[in-house]
Amino acid sequence: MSKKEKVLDAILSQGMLPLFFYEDAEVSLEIIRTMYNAGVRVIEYTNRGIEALSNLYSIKQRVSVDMPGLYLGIGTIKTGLEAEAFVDAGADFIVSPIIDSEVALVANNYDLLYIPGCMTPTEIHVAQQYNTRLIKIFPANILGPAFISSIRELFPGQLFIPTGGVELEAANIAEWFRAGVCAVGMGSKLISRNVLDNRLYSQLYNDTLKALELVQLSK
Ligand SMILES: O=C[C@H](O)COP(=O)(O)O
Repeated sequence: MSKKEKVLDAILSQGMLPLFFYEDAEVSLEIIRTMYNAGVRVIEYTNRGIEALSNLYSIKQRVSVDMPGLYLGIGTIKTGLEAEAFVDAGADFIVSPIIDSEVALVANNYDLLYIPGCMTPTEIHVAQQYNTRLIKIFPANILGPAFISSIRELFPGQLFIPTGGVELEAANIAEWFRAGVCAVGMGSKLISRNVLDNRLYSQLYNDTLKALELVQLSK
């Protein structure tokens, strides 16, 4: 199985993709370790600050030693140059808030999973031209689960992961899965600024267990 397939499998079986960025690399590593200890095996670190590239590089070195079986991707990638830099730094997969042909090309060259962001049926159609297996529906809370129910018959077999505003709540997660998604992206509702700034690792551990459980119940 290629790495691309293994990452996709990991996201599908986990049913949720945690995502975050934090300026401090050591805190970022501890956040990742906390989620790993709760059972998470695939995480998206986001390109939301100037430290993102060096952080990803140093975190990846430690993950390779301390956290076997963890896939660490990079999100908020909008250009081919960014994609190249983060793949060089060790990113296992690439996520975008948009669909970009240069990013798709880089992912293809390295045979890595690319998860582009789409908000309209036309964008989904464009993403499919790049053989995209999994599409991020973004911003998910603006579109809502009804968007997925309305368009999924137009794109048979296409996998969707709504991201943006997904709540750590049984009803919200269940509604997304009922609409037909295969996983949900979870950022600030799981890894809040408060958790990051105040190093609330045990809260994050418990919330991660809760998120994993809610997703399994909803699948
Ligand atoms: O692309 C990622 C989203 O901005 C995450 O949104 P969220 O923090 O509401 O989960």
